[in-house]
Amino acid sequence: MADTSEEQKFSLREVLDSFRACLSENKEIFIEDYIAGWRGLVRFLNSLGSVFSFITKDAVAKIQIMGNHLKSENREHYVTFQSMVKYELENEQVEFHKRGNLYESGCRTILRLHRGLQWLQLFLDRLRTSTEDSKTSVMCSEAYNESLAKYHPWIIRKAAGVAFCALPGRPTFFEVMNVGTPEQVVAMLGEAVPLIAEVYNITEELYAQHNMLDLP
Ligand SMILES: CCCCCCCCCCCCC/C=C/[C@@H](O)[C@H](COP(=O)(O)O)NC(=O)CCCCCCCCCCCCCCC
Repeated sequence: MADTSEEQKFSLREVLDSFRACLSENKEIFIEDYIAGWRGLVRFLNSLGSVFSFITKDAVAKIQIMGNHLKSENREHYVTFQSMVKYELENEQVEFHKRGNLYESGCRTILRLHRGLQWLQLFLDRLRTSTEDSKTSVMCSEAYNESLAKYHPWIIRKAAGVAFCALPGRPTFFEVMNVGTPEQVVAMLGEAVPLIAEVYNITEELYAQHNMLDLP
């Protein structure tokens, strides 16, 4: 009998494959693969316990919004970030000043995940260069303070800080990544960090070009 829990098990390799697949030859970003990468990350966070559910809930909501765009009658425009930006701007689907009815626009939704990706890049890089006695909670909060925290109100920052203290230690963390020995994990992180940085930088540039880095 197939073991479904096994099938659903997180593997950093899988997440990495999705983020690799999301990059097209001419440096566009495929939404479907990017979202698949996020689904994998959420699975990872879920496997760490329910303290993180307020984080996964928000990520899942955003993944769902993008899933709806991918299935909508306008799906032909939601192939890459570039085609989405063009379509939503041309059709006035993006709010620049105040959050209103268009709050489910693809552009603002991806921007939230994009900021999360910066956290991931910083965190994985710390993990890659960490030593056996490094604390995951410290690495996580440092990465958070350098990225997402700037966009979050006090109450969310506080809740995030509490959740970080519940993170398992480095050995468990490495195990849950499901990659192999610590050396193999570090090697894979060495692949993951530049890849995630590339996806991040392309998105950042695209959003900067269109003055969309502060969408409400
Ligand atoms: C492994 C530890 C994971 C720690 C994750 C660090 C990120 C902490 C983020 C706290 C977010 C709290 C939830 C609420 C967020 C929203 O208010 C806020 C604004 O949304 P709105 O403009 O629609 O209102 N949303 C966001 O900023 C989006 C944040 C999405 C972050 C998701 C981070 C998931 C990280 C996945 C971890 C996987 C680790 C993998 C390691 C191999």
